[in-house]
Amino acid sequence: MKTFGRPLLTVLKTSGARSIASNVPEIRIYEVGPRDGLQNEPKFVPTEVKVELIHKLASAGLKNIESASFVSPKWVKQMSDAVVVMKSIKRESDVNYPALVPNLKGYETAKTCNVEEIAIFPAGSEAFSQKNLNCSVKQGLDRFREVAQQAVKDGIRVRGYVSCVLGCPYEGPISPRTIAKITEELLAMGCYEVSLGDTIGVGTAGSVRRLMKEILQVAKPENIALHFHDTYGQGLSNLLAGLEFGVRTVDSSISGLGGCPYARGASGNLATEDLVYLLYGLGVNTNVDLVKLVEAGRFISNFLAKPTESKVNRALGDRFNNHLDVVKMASCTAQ
Ligand SMILES: CC(C)(COP(=O)([O-])OP(=O)([O-])OC[C@H]1O[C@@H](n2cnc3c(N)ncnc32)[C@H](O)[C@@H]1OP(=O)([O-])[O-])[C@@H](O)C(=O)NCCC(=O)NCCSC(=O)C[C@@](C)(O)CC(=O)[O-]
Repeated sequence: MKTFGRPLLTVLKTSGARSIASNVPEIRIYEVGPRDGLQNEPKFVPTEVKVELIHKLASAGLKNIESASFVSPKWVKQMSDAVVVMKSIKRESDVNYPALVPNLKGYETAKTCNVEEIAIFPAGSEAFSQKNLNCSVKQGLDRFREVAQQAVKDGIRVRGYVSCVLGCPYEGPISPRTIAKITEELLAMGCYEVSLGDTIGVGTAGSVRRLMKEILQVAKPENIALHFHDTYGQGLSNLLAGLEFGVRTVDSSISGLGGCPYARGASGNLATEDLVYLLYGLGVNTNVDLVKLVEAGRFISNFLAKPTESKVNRALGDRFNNHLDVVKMASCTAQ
């Protein structure tokens, strides 16, 4: 893979990304399984299962786990136990447990749970904004600005999402310029990072490149994250296309769970197991134990009584019980 004439790994190694060990570059994985992964599940997942999943993800080595959503329970019943989830997690000191917040009401509730980071989520399309937030894009931004300003004042980190960055289920293609403008607004209101959401997974490496060129007119790559749904099987190639531009934070969901109840046709996110396997193959340090991750994926898939959407999880079967063996195999396949 060439990037501006250089192999991807060379770009990763020379990009200034922090490394943990032996000069290996680091990618920050932002796990969304307990929130994006579960919010679309039709049957209510008991609070203790959600909490156990979060503990398993932390024990696999994930450091950013979006754990709940303080949206209206009338809109997303699955997330109605957000307070109990957040209060029940045994928090590890080096793990970040952000939560989604749609308005000041949700923010005030989140604060009672001592959240250290919230995520706000305007849309890139008018129609989706109406369906998902019951307001226009501009009204949504105004509402989120109030939340972000209050959070910054309170010393709570704010992450922004933009939904439908590569296409809207109701409007079709969305202009990269529109997404760049919203990204710029989110950064200006205090977001430390903006996650670009391909909510319905229609993007390709080509559309990701076109979007990234526009985004980098208004943002630095270190303030951008990539959030791909894998509806058309493009998640990993889209991710590689984004990494070529220097982005170092990637969202993914355990077992490939995910979807938005208000985005017709949205399916699961890029699976965390598949992402970690790819990164091992690229020699990128993740500090995540893939065997434990696979176990976490099986735990939640078994609970939901559905097959995992992660190809790596399926392929590994019971062949490995030591993550170093998996790392070796992933590294071999990359040569
Ligand atoms: C924004 C609203 C609230 C507007 O919804 P609304 O109906 O316009 O709001 P409202 O202010 O008129 O309130 C309606 C009722 O909800 C209550 N309410 C209002 N707010 C809250 C709150 N925070 N917590 C608890 N309750 C709340 C409020 O008190 C009231 O209760 P009532 O008086 O009727 O008894 C609603 O549209 C909403 O919650 N939307 C969220 C939908 C959602 O969660 N979608 C999925 C997440 S987005 C996503 O997945 C995409 C992403 C981020 O992953 C990126 C990607 O994949 O690309």
